[in-house]
Amino acid sequence: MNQKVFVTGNANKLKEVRAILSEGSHPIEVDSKSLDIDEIQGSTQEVAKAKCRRAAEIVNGPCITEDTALCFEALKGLPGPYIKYFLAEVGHEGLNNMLVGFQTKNAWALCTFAYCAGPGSEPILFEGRTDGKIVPARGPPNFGWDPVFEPDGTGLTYAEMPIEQKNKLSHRYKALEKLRVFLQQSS
Ligand SMILES: O=c1nc[nH]c2c1ncn2[C@H]1C[C@H](O)[C@@H](COP(=O)(O)OP(=O)(O)OP(=O)(O)O)O1
Ligand SMILES: [Mg+2]
Repeated sequence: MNQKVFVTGNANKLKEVRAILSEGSHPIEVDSKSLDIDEIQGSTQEVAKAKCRRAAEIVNGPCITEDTALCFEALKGLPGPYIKYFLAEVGHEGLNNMLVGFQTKNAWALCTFAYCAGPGSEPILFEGRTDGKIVPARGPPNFGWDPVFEPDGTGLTYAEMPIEQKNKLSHRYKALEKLRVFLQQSS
């Protein structure tokens, strides 16, 4: 069995990561460390790499981190990696209001896992993207912006879906499938 340290301060992320990686014929177990690591400004890739480098220094060993961005087409990909702060300040309704006056409500959820072999190593990235649109909140407000993101072709927001359904089409699932292949090849 493959054991890895996933560094995150977000319990919901950890729950989904564990559920997704435990599926299939080669389950992967993750240890977790709850650290809130400073996040820089930049592209999603720059933000993801910097966070993972810092996490590897703090844990002084190999580690995995994850960054989630929510990108609005009308805003050329913003809020992107800064969604956490937008969500905290303006809430679900505010995210919808940011798109008033724009025709397109299209958006994509982008998940970037980073793996760093240890302090000083260059992180490797694994990205997953799910396209959809921003809608007025529907479903239980249990996890971040889940109620306002409706993936294409489902008619349901992430929040309205059974977790098994989200975990088969989500940005996180798609990125984890790539990370899974990498971890299996390198173990
Ligand atoms: O599937 C998701 N469905 C809905 N909301 C989500 C999802 N995944 C992340 N989120 C939220 C959490 C945070 O408000 C922001 C990402 O910020 P992000 O820095 O990546 O997460 P975080 O600071 O909570 O945890 P971490 O310690 O791993 O950085 O989007
Ligand atoms: Mg964070």
